[in-house]
Amino acid sequence: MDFICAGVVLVLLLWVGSQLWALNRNYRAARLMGLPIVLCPFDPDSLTIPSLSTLSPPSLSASSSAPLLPTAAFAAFELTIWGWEFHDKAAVHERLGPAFVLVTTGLNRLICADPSMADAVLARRRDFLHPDITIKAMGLLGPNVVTRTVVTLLSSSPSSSRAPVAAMSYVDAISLVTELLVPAAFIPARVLSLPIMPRILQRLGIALRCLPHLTTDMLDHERRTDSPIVPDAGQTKITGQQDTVDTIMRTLVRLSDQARCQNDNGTHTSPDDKGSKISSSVASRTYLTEEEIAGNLFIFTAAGFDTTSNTMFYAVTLLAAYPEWQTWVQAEIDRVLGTMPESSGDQSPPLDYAVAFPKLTRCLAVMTATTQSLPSGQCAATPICVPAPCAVYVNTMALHTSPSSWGADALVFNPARWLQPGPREGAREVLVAPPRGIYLPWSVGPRKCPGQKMSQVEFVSVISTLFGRCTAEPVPRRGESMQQARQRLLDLTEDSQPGLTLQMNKSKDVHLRWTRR
Ligand code: HEM
Repeated sequence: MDFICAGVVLVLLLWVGSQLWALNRNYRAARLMGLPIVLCPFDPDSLTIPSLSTLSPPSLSASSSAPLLPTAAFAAFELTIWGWEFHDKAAVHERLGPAFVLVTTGLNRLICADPSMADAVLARRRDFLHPDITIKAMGLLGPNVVTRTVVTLLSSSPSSSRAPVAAMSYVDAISLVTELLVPAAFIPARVLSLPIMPRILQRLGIALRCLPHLTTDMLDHERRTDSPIVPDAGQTKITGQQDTVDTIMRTLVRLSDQARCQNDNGTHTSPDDKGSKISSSVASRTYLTEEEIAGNLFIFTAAGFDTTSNTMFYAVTLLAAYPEWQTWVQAEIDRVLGTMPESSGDQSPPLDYAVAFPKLTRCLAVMTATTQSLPSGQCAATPICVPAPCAVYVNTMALHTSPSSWGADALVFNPARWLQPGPREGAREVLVAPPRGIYLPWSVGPRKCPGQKMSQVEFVSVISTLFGRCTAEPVPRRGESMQQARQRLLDLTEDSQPGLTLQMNKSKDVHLRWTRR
């Protein structure tokens, strides 16, 4: 018995010793950076810690009615909770400065809200790489702009026998995979589909098994027919080609097939050349393989869908909570688009994007103000790895809300701060271009979001249509005044948690009444 106890104590001592040794090594490395240091005596990336992150930061803190941790311990622990940046805004940087290092027993974390440092880090894509976990999750369906490497494909996995394709649509499947990206990337589809799994995971399993075939079927359909595809996400009309709908998929397939023909210089290659070719010819070829098309379709749909729709959801909620901003934006919509017919917008001629979009600057300012205070499109901090032992987090939430950059009212939703008078007298207001590094919802440098303009156009078109025709207000609960209902909406937006994108925890409690104008 004594022998067993001694063994347990020895193992424990060895473990504690190894942790202290790692902490000391990382501390010494952090000292070299000359930045403020916060000590965290555990590894926040270990498996047990992320599960703690399901606790909301306020429930752990000393400020809550039943605090689990004393203030000092919470201050260090808080920095390891997933999504802490959203709740903290710029507070930690007000205390510690624009950049500091969280020293852990695993990987140190450099947390940066320094505009020029953020700009420099994001400009060096080759030096600051995404962590392996991101690459694996993003490369779920094939190599793409994010991974830019060859990854193992779902479609080439022996377990992916033909799944029931009709079980769900491509967009539904992508949407589910994006929502549950971590289990999707790390738990095999056949395990997820087991009857003992929760229903949502079983559905995810089906989505994963369907996706390669849904993608292949779409590409086959694309090559077989010239007729327009059933309207779906990401469609645009090509000017001058009557009734021709061009989608990202159609463009990718067409350009890739054209380039493949030129590359092959007459030699026949089946469009179905699988991943085996990727590594051998990747340097010389100028076309995308089937897997790369599939991977890029996935990443564009996943990166573009939630981000934009989420931003719209937050913006609509904020406009319903702030009637003064709603009136402000409606004045512009009425001026630019005229009062829309009462009956049906389907009868009215389509708006000319090139004419309308540049004039709807207030609508765009609503988007910039939303992405400033609620970074609904992206995580509040972007992790990037630098050579061991350090990861860099660009704290966009803090950059967007820093009083030194934005003034004392940095946290106030104020779309007008984003507009300035035009260059000539009487010219329309133009969007403010903030100094480098302080506003990064779409990132900057070589990692900059390729969908920025598309999401802005989508946003302006949806907001101008909705608020041109209707006015939104919250539905008050029993005994609640309109003012209280508006405040409740604002509280709901603040009760959010970043996942892949920021999500309201109680989004189903947002009840709005839409009245025709
Ligand atoms: C409000 C809407 C959006 C926001 C806030 C947003 C934000 C971002 C950010 C911050 C990044 C850089 C991520 C990183 O460095 O890890 C990014 C990348 C990306 N976004 Fe968006 N995005 C939006 C909409 C879209 C749309 C509509 C599309 C597609 C049509 C899209 C496609 C992509 C792709 C493919 C990447 C990866 C680029 C690369 O790594 O080279 N995004 N986005």
